[in-house]
Amino acid sequence: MAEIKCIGILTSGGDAPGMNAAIRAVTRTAIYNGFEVKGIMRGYKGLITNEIIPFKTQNVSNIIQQGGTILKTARCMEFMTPEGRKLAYENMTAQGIDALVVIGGDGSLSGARIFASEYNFPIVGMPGTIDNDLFGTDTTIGYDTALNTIMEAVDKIRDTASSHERLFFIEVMGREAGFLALNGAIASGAEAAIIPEIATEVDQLSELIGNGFRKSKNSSIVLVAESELTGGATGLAERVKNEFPQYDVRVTILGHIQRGGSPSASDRILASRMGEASINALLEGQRNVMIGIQNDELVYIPFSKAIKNQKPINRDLLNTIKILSI
Ligand SMILES: Nc1ncnc2c1ncn2[C@@H]1O[C@H](COP(=O)(O)OP(=O)(O)OP(=O)(O)O)[C@@H](O)[C@H]1O
Ligand SMILES: O=P(O)(O)OC[C@H]1O[C@](O)(CO)[C@@H](O)[C@@H]1O
Ligand SMILES: [Mg+2]
Repeated sequence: MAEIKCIGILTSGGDAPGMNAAIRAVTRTAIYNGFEVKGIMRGYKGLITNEIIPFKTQNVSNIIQQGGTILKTARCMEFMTPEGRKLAYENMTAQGIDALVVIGGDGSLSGARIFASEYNFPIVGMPGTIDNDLFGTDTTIGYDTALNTIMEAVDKIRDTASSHERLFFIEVMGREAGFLALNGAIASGAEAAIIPEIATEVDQLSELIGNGFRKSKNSSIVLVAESELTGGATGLAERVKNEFPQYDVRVTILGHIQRGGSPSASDRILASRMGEASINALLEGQRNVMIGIQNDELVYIPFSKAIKNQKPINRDLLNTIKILSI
């Protein structure tokens, strides 16, 4: 295997708080170990358009506390084609990059996997997404901060929900995964979470209302994971208006507020540890793995496993919400 001298780093897919802490950790660990570092702008798009800049330790000063990503990010359709990836490979090698660290979600790591196998190129991935939908890691970079943002928003909505004695459906992100809804509901003391993972098994709305979810309360907060499977907050509110008109129902869609903000301590620590681990992985000769964390231990997960397996959700937590909201 050719010796690695220069490492390229990029962020891809939706931004996530903690990506900057990850960029900082990768850059500094690489430089500490004698590598050259190049920052690739706008994810895979920057490989295709050749927006690649040398990175020194100063390039990553004063960013650990910043949300977003200083490298910018993008969803790049051209990289989904063999022609786009060929151009990316040619630019990257012309720039002297001989290994890549990719920070992003399941899509970004799917791209990394294909790229690595097409060109026999060393890539290490880091799970950077608020969705927490990567298998093999207990959490992803950005998830904890997004959960905290959700919790703070729901705390505020609860004030008005209880004053007006209303039923609120609050829609949170997560793509096709219910982690943000489920744990956001526990953290904010919501009465229920409606998640895609069980949407085809039970009618969660009927079950909730049928169980008399309002025995002791005049207002309720239900967190809904965005997904066609749940119907989203708007779909559920429509159903309530038709099927249970006794409730005064309102909808809040939290939206992109969930992706912003200064990363929590937990995300900064996770990103810093994973960033260091990504360079250690390359030094150890690891290729085409995602850095994961399991029971506070850093682990290497082959891309194929991280992407292909659906990360299981802890269904017991639904019962926890039910018990704690009587
Ligand atoms: N099958 C694929 N082949 C090649 N590239 C891909 C593939 N899937 C995704 N990508 C690349 O990764 C980019 C990001 O993917 P995606 O939009 O799914 O976000 P993500 O990485 O899952 O992050 P998040 O879900 O947090 O937004 C895509 O725009 C594309 O450039
Ligand atoms: O910002 P965009 O491109 O609209 O993407 C929104 C999606 O990205 C995420 O925020 C991160 O994957 C999802 O939760 C959401 O569905
Ligand atoms: Mg994704």
